[in-house]
Amino acid sequence: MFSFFKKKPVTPDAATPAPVPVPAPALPPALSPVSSPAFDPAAGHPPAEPLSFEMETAPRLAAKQSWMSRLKAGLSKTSANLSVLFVGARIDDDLYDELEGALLMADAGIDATQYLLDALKRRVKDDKLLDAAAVKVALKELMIDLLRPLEKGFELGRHQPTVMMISGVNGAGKTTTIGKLAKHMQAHGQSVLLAAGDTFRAAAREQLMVWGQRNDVTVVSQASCDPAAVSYDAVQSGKAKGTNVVMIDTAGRLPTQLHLMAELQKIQRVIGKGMDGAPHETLLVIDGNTGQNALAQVKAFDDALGLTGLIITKLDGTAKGGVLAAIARVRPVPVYFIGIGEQIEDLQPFDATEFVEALLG
Ligand SMILES: Nc1nc2c(ncn2[C@@H]2O[C@H](COP(=O)(O)OP(=O)(O)OP(=O)(O)O)[C@@H](O)[C@H]2O)c(=O)[nH]1
Repeated sequence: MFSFFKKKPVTPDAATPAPVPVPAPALPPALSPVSSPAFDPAAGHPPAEPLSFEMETAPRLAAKQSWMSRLKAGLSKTSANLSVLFVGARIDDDLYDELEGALLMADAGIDATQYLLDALKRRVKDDKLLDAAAVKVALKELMIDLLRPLEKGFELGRHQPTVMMISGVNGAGKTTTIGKLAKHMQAHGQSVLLAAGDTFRAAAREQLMVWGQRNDVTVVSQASCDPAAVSYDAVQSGKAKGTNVVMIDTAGRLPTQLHLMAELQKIQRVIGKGMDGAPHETLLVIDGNTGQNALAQVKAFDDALGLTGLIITKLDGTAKGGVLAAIARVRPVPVYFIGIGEQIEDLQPFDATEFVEALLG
Protein backbone atom coordinates (compact mmCIF):
# COMPACT_ATOMS: atom_id res chain seq x y z
CA MET A 1 0.00 0.00 0.00
CA PHE A 2 2.73 2.43 1.00
CA SER A 3 6.47 2.39 0.94
CA PHE A 4 8.49 4.02 3.66
CA PHE A 5 11.48 6.21 3.15
CA LYS A 6 14.33 5.21 5.43
CA LYS A 7 17.06 7.70 6.15
CA LYS A 8 20.51 6.66 5.08
CA PRO A 9 23.12 6.57 7.86
CA VAL A 10 24.50 10.09 8.33
CA THR A 11 27.98 10.45 6.86
CA PRO A 12 30.36 12.55 9.02
CA ASP A 13 31.10 15.99 7.58
CA ALA A 14 34.59 17.33 7.06
CA ALA A 15 34.64 19.23 10.38
CA THR A 16 33.95 16.09 12.43
CA PRO A 17 37.08 14.16 13.40
CA ALA A 18 37.11 10.91 11.49
CA PRO A 19 36.55 7.85 13.68
CA VAL A 20 39.33 5.31 13.86
CA PRO A 21 38.58 2.91 11.03
CA VAL A 22 37.50 -0.53 12.13
CA PRO A 23 37.74 -3.17 9.42
CA ALA A 24 34.22 -4.19 8.43
CA PRO A 25 33.47 -7.89 8.42
CA ALA A 26 33.45 -9.14 4.87
CA LEU A 27 29.89 -9.90 3.78
CA PRO A 28 28.98 -11.87 0.72
CA PRO A 29 27.38 -9.54 -1.85
CA ALA A 30 23.91 -10.97 -1.17
CA LEU A 31 24.10 -9.76 2.44
CA SER A 32 25.54 -6.37 1.66
CA PRO A 33 23.31 -3.67 3.14
CA VAL A 34 23.22 -1.71 -0.10
CA SER A 35 22.12 -4.55 -2.29
CA SER A 36 19.63 -5.99 0.21
CA PRO A 37 16.06 -5.62 -1.05
CA ALA A 38 14.40 -5.67 2.37
CA PHE A 39 15.11 -5.47 6.09
CA ASP A 40 16.08 -8.75 7.65
CA PRO A 41 16.47 -8.35 11.44
CA ALA A 42 18.19 -11.76 11.65
CA ALA A 43 20.86 -10.60 9.25
CA GLY A 44 21.32 -7.45 11.32
CA HIS A 45 21.67 -5.06 8.44
CA PRO A 46 19.77 -1.83 7.77
CA PRO A 47 16.95 -1.75 5.22
CA ALA A 48 17.36 -0.62 1.67
CA GLU A 49 14.95 2.15 0.68
CA PRO A 50 12.09 2.47 0.00
CA LEU A 51 10.84 -0.45 2.10
CA SER A 52 7.63 -2.09 1.00
CA PHE A 53 5.32 -3.50 3.64
CA GLU A 54 3.47 -5.75 1.21
CA MET A 55 3.58 -9.49 1.81
CA GLU A 56 1.82 -12.12 -0.25
CA THR A 57 0.19 -13.97 2.63
CA ALA A 58 -2.82 -16.25 2.06
CA PRO A 59 -5.37 -13.70 3.38
CA ARG A 60 -3.72 -11.02 1.27
CA LEU A 61 -3.99 -13.21 -1.83
CA ALA A 62 -7.67 -13.85 -1.08
CA ALA A 63 -8.24 -10.10 -0.64
CA LYS A 64 -6.42 -9.48 -3.93
CA GLN A 65 -8.67 -11.95 -5.76
CA SER A 66 -11.76 -10.33 -4.31
CA TRP A 67 -10.45 -6.88 -5.27
CA MET A 68 -9.77 -8.06 -8.85
CA SER A 69 -13.22 -9.58 -9.24
CA ARG A 70 -14.87 -6.37 -8.02
CA LEU A 71 -12.68 -4.22 -10.25
CA LYS A 72 -13.61 -6.47 -13.18
CA ALA A 73 -17.29 -6.17 -12.26
CA GLY A 74 -16.95 -2.38 -12.13
CA LEU A 75 -15.37 -2.20 -15.57
CA SER A 76 -17.41 -5.05 -17.06
CA LYS A 77 -19.30 -2.87 -19.52
CA THR A 78 -16.13 -1.65 -21.20
CA SER A 79 -14.57 -5.08 -20.95
CA ALA A 80 -17.60 -6.67 -22.67
CA ASN A 81 -17.65 -4.03 -25.41
CA LEU A 82 -13.96 -4.50 -26.17
CA SER A 83 -13.74 -8.27 -25.81
CA VAL A 84 -16.69 -9.02 -28.10
CA LEU A 85 -14.87 -7.35 -31.00
CA PHE A 86 -12.21 -10.04 -31.01
CA VAL A 87 -14.46 -13.07 -30.94
CA GLY A 88 -13.90 -14.87 -34.25
CA ALA A 89 -13.13 -11.54 -35.94
CA ARG A 90 -11.14 -11.00 -39.13
CA ILE A 91 -8.27 -8.56 -38.85
CA ASP A 92 -9.42 -5.88 -41.25
CA ASP A 93 -10.52 -2.25 -41.37
CA ASP A 94 -13.91 -3.15 -39.89
CA LEU A 95 -12.21 -4.50 -36.77
CA TYR A 96 -10.14 -1.33 -36.39
CA ASP A 97 -13.24 0.86 -36.95
CA GLU A 98 -15.18 -1.01 -34.30
CA LEU A 99 -12.23 -0.88 -31.92
CA GLU A 100 -11.99 2.88 -32.46
CA GLY A 101 -15.66 3.24 -31.56
CA ALA A 102 -15.32 1.06 -28.46
CA LEU A 103 -12.27 2.95 -27.17
CA LEU A 104 -14.01 6.29 -27.68
CA MET A 105 -17.10 4.95 -25.90
CA ALA A 106 -14.83 3.87 -23.04
CA ASP A 107 -13.74 7.52 -22.57
CA ALA A 108 -10.20 6.98 -23.89
CA GLY A 109 -10.50 10.19 -25.93
CA ILE A 110 -9.32 10.89 -29.46
CA ASP A 111 -5.60 11.16 -28.73
CA ALA A 112 -5.20 7.89 -26.81
CA THR A 113 -7.57 6.05 -29.19
CA GLN A 114 -5.58 7.13 -32.25
CA TYR A 115 -2.32 6.32 -30.52
CA LEU A 116 -3.47 2.80 -29.57
CA LEU A 117 -4.90 2.08 -33.04
CA ASP A 118 -1.73 3.22 -34.82
CA ALA A 119 0.49 1.23 -32.45
CA LEU A 120 -1.73 -1.85 -32.82
CA LYS A 121 -1.71 -1.71 -36.63
CA ARG A 122 2.08 -1.47 -36.57
CA ARG A 123 2.34 -4.39 -34.15
CA VAL A 124 0.00 -6.56 -36.25
CA LYS A 125 2.10 -5.84 -39.34
CA ASP A 126 5.53 -6.23 -37.70
CA ASP A 127 4.62 -9.41 -35.81
CA LYS A 128 2.51 -10.75 -38.70
CA LEU A 129 -0.41 -11.45 -36.35
CA LEU A 130 -3.11 -13.47 -38.06
CA ASP A 131 -5.75 -14.25 -35.47
CA ALA A 132 -7.96 -11.96 -33.42
CA ALA A 133 -6.94 -13.45 -30.07
CA ALA A 134 -3.32 -12.50 -30.72
CA VAL A 135 -4.41 -8.98 -31.66
CA LYS A 136 -6.29 -8.70 -28.37
CA VAL A 137 -3.16 -9.76 -26.48
CA ALA A 138 -1.18 -7.13 -28.40
CA LEU A 139 -3.75 -4.47 -27.48
CA LYS A 140 -3.49 -5.48 -23.83
CA GLU A 141 0.29 -5.14 -23.92
CA LEU A 142 0.08 -1.73 -25.59
CA MET A 143 -2.42 -0.52 -23.00
CA ILE A 144 -0.24 -1.72 -20.12
CA ASP A 145 2.75 0.09 -21.66
CA LEU A 146 0.63 3.22 -21.98
CA LEU A 147 -0.67 3.14 -18.41
CA ARG A 148 2.45 1.92 -16.61
CA PRO A 149 4.03 5.41 -16.35
CA LEU A 150 1.03 6.37 -14.18
CA GLU A 151 1.99 3.79 -11.53
CA LYS A 152 3.77 5.31 -8.56
CA GLY A 153 4.20 3.96 -5.06
CA PHE A 154 3.04 6.27 -2.29
CA GLU A 155 5.98 6.99 -0.05
CA LEU A 156 5.82 8.03 3.59
CA GLY A 157 8.49 8.93 6.11
CA ARG A 158 10.54 11.33 4.02
CA HIS A 159 9.10 14.33 5.90
CA GLN A 160 7.92 14.80 9.48
CA PRO A 161 5.04 15.32 9.02
CA THR A 162 4.22 14.40 5.42
CA VAL A 163 1.65 17.05 4.51
CA MET A 164 -1.00 16.16 1.93
CA MET A 165 -3.54 18.54 0.44
CA ILE A 166 -6.58 16.89 -1.14
CA SER A 167 -8.69 18.67 -3.76
CA GLY A 168 -11.42 17.83 -6.23
CA VAL A 169 -14.87 18.73 -7.51
CA ASN A 170 -17.92 18.37 -5.25
CA GLY A 171 -18.77 14.82 -4.31
CA ALA A 172 -15.71 13.25 -5.99
CA GLY A 173 -15.02 11.24 -2.83
CA LYS A 174 -12.37 13.38 -1.11
CA THR A 175 -13.54 12.96 2.48
CA THR A 176 -14.28 9.25 2.09
CA THR A 177 -10.85 8.72 0.52
CA ILE A 178 -9.13 10.65 3.32
CA GLY A 179 -10.87 8.38 5.83
CA LYS A 180 -9.74 5.23 4.03
CA LEU A 181 -6.18 6.50 3.64
CA ALA A 182 -6.02 7.46 7.32
CA LYS A 183 -7.07 3.94 8.33
CA HIS A 184 -4.51 2.34 6.01
CA MET A 185 -1.82 4.63 7.39
CA GLN A 186 -2.75 3.84 10.99
CA ALA A 187 -2.55 0.17 10.13
CA HIS A 188 1.02 0.84 9.02
CA GLY A 189 1.84 2.48 12.37
CA GLN A 190 1.55 6.06 11.15
CA SER A 191 -0.01 8.77 13.32
CA VAL A 192 -2.46 10.92 11.36
CA LEU A 193 -3.95 14.37 11.82
CA LEU A 194 -6.76 15.69 9.62
CA ALA A 195 -7.67 19.26 8.80
CA ALA A 196 -11.28 20.05 7.93
CA GLY A 197 -10.43 22.56 5.24
CA ASP A 198 -14.01 22.50 3.93
CA THR A 199 -15.15 25.45 6.02
CA PHE A 200 -18.16 26.20 3.78
CA ARG A 201 -20.23 23.14 4.47
CA ALA A 202 -20.91 22.54 8.17
CA ALA A 203 -21.99 18.98 7.32
CA ALA A 204 -18.65 18.24 5.68
CA ARG A 205 -16.81 19.46 8.77
CA GLU A 206 -19.02 17.43 11.06
CA GLN A 207 -18.61 14.35 8.83
CA LEU A 208 -14.85 14.55 9.30
CA MET A 209 -15.12 15.29 13.06
CA VAL A 210 -17.40 12.31 13.69
CA TRP A 211 -15.19 10.10 11.60
CA GLY A 212 -12.10 11.32 13.51
CA GLN A 213 -13.69 10.61 16.91
CA ARG A 214 -14.72 7.13 15.85
CA ASN A 215 -11.26 6.29 14.56
CA ASP A 216 -9.16 8.05 17.15
CA VAL A 217 -7.75 10.58 14.71
CA THR A 218 -7.35 14.24 15.71
CA VAL A 219 -9.24 16.63 13.46
CA VAL A 220 -8.39 20.33 13.34
CA SER A 221 -11.54 22.25 12.55
CA GLN A 222 -12.96 25.75 12.94
CA ALA A 223 -16.41 26.95 11.91
CA SER A 224 -16.58 29.76 9.30
CA CYS A 225 -12.86 30.21 9.33
CA ASP A 226 -10.48 30.82 6.46
CA PRO A 227 -9.57 27.32 5.14
CA ALA A 228 -5.97 28.47 4.71
CA ALA A 229 -5.82 29.33 8.43
CA VAL A 230 -7.22 25.91 9.41
CA SER A 231 -4.66 24.24 7.16
CA TYR A 232 -1.83 26.31 8.65
CA ASP A 233 -2.93 25.42 12.19
CA ALA A 234 -3.05 21.74 11.27
CA VAL A 235 0.51 21.82 9.95
CA GLN A 236 1.73 23.60 13.10
CA SER A 237 -0.09 21.12 15.28
CA GLY A 238 1.32 18.18 13.31
CA LYS A 239 4.84 19.56 13.70
CA ALA A 240 4.41 20.19 17.42
CA LYS A 241 2.98 16.73 18.10
CA GLY A 242 5.45 14.87 15.88
CA THR A 243 2.60 13.49 13.78
CA ASN A 244 3.61 11.37 10.78
CA VAL A 245 0.96 12.52 8.32
CA VAL A 246 -1.23 15.63 8.07
CA MET A 247 -4.07 15.37 5.54
CA ILE A 248 -5.89 18.53 4.55
CA ASP A 249 -9.41 18.16 3.15
CA THR A 250 -10.65 21.01 0.97
CA ALA A 251 -14.12 22.04 -0.15
CA GLY A 252 -15.27 20.67 -3.50
CA ARG A 253 -15.13 23.12 -6.39
CA LEU A 254 -15.36 23.24 -10.15
CA PRO A 255 -12.27 24.29 -12.08
CA THR A 256 -14.40 26.96 -13.77
CA GLN A 257 -14.97 28.69 -10.40
CA LEU A 258 -11.83 30.75 -10.71
CA HIS A 259 -12.13 32.51 -7.34
CA LEU A 260 -12.35 29.11 -5.65
CA MET A 261 -9.35 27.84 -7.60
CA ALA A 262 -7.47 30.96 -6.43
CA GLU A 263 -8.51 30.07 -2.88
CA LEU A 264 -6.96 26.61 -3.31
CA GLN A 265 -3.73 28.22 -4.48
CA LYS A 266 -3.79 30.40 -1.36
CA ILE A 267 -4.30 27.35 0.88
CA GLN A 268 -1.34 25.69 -0.81
CA ARG A 269 0.85 28.80 -0.33
CA VAL A 270 -0.10 29.15 3.32
CA ILE A 271 0.65 25.47 3.99
CA GLY A 272 4.11 26.21 2.56
CA LYS A 273 4.51 29.02 5.08
CA GLY A 274 3.71 26.56 7.86
CA MET A 275 6.39 24.13 6.71
CA ASP A 276 9.10 24.48 4.09
CA GLY A 277 8.42 22.29 1.07
CA ALA A 278 4.83 21.49 2.13
CA PRO A 279 2.43 20.31 0.90
CA HIS A 280 4.55 17.34 -0.07
CA GLU A 281 1.62 15.79 -1.90
CA THR A 282 -1.02 17.80 -3.75
CA LEU A 283 -3.66 15.28 -4.74
CA LEU A 284 -6.73 15.44 -6.95
CA VAL A 285 -9.59 13.04 -6.28
CA ILE A 286 -11.60 12.21 -9.41
CA ASP A 287 -14.93 10.46 -9.69
CA GLY A 288 -14.30 7.68 -12.22
CA ASN A 289 -17.78 8.18 -13.66
CA THR A 290 -16.99 11.69 -14.86
CA GLY A 291 -15.86 10.43 -18.26
CA GLN A 292 -13.78 12.70 -20.44
CA ASN A 293 -14.44 15.63 -18.10
CA ALA A 294 -11.97 13.97 -15.74
CA LEU A 295 -9.18 14.93 -18.13
CA ALA A 296 -10.33 18.57 -18.08
CA GLN A 297 -10.25 18.43 -14.26
CA VAL A 298 -6.72 17.02 -14.21
CA LYS A 299 -5.49 19.75 -16.56
CA ALA A 300 -7.18 22.59 -14.66
CA PHE A 301 -6.14 21.48 -11.15
CA ASP A 302 -2.63 20.64 -12.37
CA ASP A 303 -2.26 24.05 -13.99
CA ALA A 304 -3.43 25.74 -10.80
CA LEU A 305 -1.64 23.63 -8.19
CA GLY A 306 1.02 21.41 -9.78
CA LEU A 307 -0.50 18.06 -8.83
CA THR A 308 1.72 15.29 -7.50
CA GLY A 309 -0.89 12.55 -7.81
CA LEU A 310 -4.43 11.41 -8.57
CA ILE A 311 -6.90 9.16 -6.82
CA ILE A 312 -9.70 7.79 -9.02
CA THR A 313 -12.81 6.75 -7.08
CA LYS A 314 -16.09 4.98 -7.87
CA LEU A 315 -14.71 2.61 -10.50
CA ASP A 316 -17.40 0.24 -9.19
CA GLY A 317 -20.23 2.30 -10.70
CA THR A 318 -20.85 3.17 -14.33
CA ALA A 319 -17.20 4.10 -14.88
CA LYS A 320 -15.74 3.04 -18.19
CA GLY A 321 -12.10 3.27 -17.20
CA GLY A 322 -10.70 4.46 -20.54
CA VAL A 323 -10.09 7.95 -19.20
CA LEU A 324 -6.87 6.70 -17.63
CA ALA A 325 -5.54 6.18 -21.16
CA ALA A 326 -6.47 9.78 -21.97
CA ILE A 327 -4.72 11.01 -18.82
CA ALA A 328 -1.63 8.91 -19.63
CA ARG A 329 -1.39 10.47 -23.09
CA VAL A 330 -2.34 14.06 -22.39
CA ARG A 331 -1.45 14.85 -18.75
CA PRO A 332 0.37 11.92 -17.14
CA VAL A 333 -0.02 12.76 -13.46
CA PRO A 334 0.67 9.60 -11.39
CA VAL A 335 -2.36 7.65 -10.15
CA TYR A 336 -1.58 6.63 -6.59
CA PHE A 337 -4.81 4.84 -5.72
CA ILE A 338 -8.08 3.71 -7.26
CA GLY A 339 -11.33 3.15 -5.38
CA ILE A 340 -14.11 0.67 -6.01
CA GLY A 341 -16.42 1.19 -3.07
CA GLU A 342 -16.96 2.71 0.34
CA GLN A 343 -15.06 0.20 2.52
CA ILE A 344 -11.45 0.70 3.52
CA GLU A 345 -10.19 -2.25 1.50
CA ASP A 346 -11.93 -0.73 -1.54
CA LEU A 347 -9.03 1.68 -1.99
CA GLN A 348 -5.89 0.10 -3.45
CA PRO A 349 -2.73 1.23 -5.24
CA PHE A 350 -3.08 1.60 -9.00
CA ASP A 351 -1.50 -1.28 -10.89
CA ALA A 352 -1.50 -0.93 -14.70
CA THR A 353 -1.42 -4.67 -15.40
CA GLU A 354 -4.33 -5.39 -13.04
CA PHE A 355 -6.32 -2.51 -14.45
CA VAL A 356 -5.88 -3.60 -18.07
CA GLU A 357 -6.65 -7.17 -17.07
CA ALA A 358 -9.97 -5.92 -15.68
CA LEU A 359 -10.57 -3.76 -18.74
CA LEU A 360 -9.80 -6.36 -21.41
CA GLY A 361 -10.46 -9.60 -19.53
N1 LIG B 1 -19.59 3.55 -4.95
C1 LIG B 1 -18.64 4.33 -4.44
N2 LIG B 1 -18.96 5.39 -3.73
C2 LIG B 1 -17.96 6.17 -3.23
C3 LIG B 1 -16.60 5.88 -3.48
N3 LIG B 1 -15.85 6.85 -2.87
C4 LIG B 1 -16.73 7.69 -2.29
N4 LIG B 1 -18.02 7.31 -2.50
C5 LIG B 1 -19.27 7.96 -2.10
O1 LIG B 1 -19.39 9.20 -2.77
C6 LIG B 1 -20.13 10.13 -1.98
C7 LIG B 1 -19.36 11.44 -1.87
O2 LIG B 1 -18.19 11.19 -1.13
P1 LIG B 1 -17.48 12.32 -0.24
O3 LIG B 1 -16.27 11.69 0.33
O4 LIG B 1 -18.42 12.99 0.68
O5 LIG B 1 -17.08 13.35 -1.39
P2 LIG B 1 -16.38 14.76 -1.25
O6 LIG B 1 -15.54 14.91 -2.46
O7 LIG B 1 -15.70 14.89 0.06
O8 LIG B 1 -17.66 15.71 -1.30
P3 LIG B 1 -17.75 17.31 -1.05
O9 LIG B 1 -17.14 17.57 0.30
O10 LIG B 1 -19.20 17.59 -1.11
O11 LIG B 1 -17.04 17.96 -2.15
C8 LIG B 1 -20.35 9.46 -0.64
O12 LIG B 1 -21.66 8.93 -0.62
C9 LIG B 1 -19.32 8.33 -0.63
O13 LIG B 1 -19.70 7.26 0.17
C10 LIG B 1 -16.26 4.72 -4.27
O14 LIG B 1 -15.10 4.38 -4.57
N5 LIG B 1 -17.32 3.99 -4.73
